[in-house]
Amino acid sequence: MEKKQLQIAVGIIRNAQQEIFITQRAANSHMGGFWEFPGGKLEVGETPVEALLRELKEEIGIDVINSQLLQVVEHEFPDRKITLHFFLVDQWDCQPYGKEGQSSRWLLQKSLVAEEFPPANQVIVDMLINNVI
Ligand SMILES: Nc1nc2c([nH]c(=O)n2[C@@H]2O[C@H](COP(=O)(O)OP(=O)(O)OP(=O)(O)O)[C@@H](O)[C@H]2O)c(=O)[nH]1
Ligand SMILES: [Mg+2]
Repeated sequence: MEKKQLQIAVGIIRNAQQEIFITQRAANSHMGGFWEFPGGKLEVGETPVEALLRELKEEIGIDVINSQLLQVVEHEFPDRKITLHFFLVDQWDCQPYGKEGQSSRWLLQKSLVAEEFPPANQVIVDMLINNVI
């Protein structure tokens, strides 16, 4: 059977104190229990930035005002191939919260722990920890 191919848009939401808002994936989902940057799959006909705006409204209740694409990463799992579009979000309206009941926290970017994120996030998390972005 052909592998599922998924396009994903996620937001690295960073405030003026260099803290990042992260959420925990539901136990029963793919990569359940890992921490993530909020976001999700592109719908048919959607661009990555359109999906980012929709997903961040749905999952954490914010309206993105400013974002920039940082990196596009491909990752292959045994059952799926994903392309992740990582956006830095540095301006938004409303306070982010776990709108779908997911745990969430603000964490200094240098205090992120790469192993707590899915494998496709390793490079970008390392860059955040090392202040490259
Ligand atoms: N949101 C998000 N997904 C990630 C990250 N890293 C990573 O490998 N993924 C993977 O990307 C895929 C898409 O994620 P998702 O479950 O958030 O998609 P979604 O919000 O559209 O969910 P849904 O299918 O419940 O509607 C999953 O296979 C997930 O494991 C990340 O930092 N954030
Ligand atoms: Mg999601």
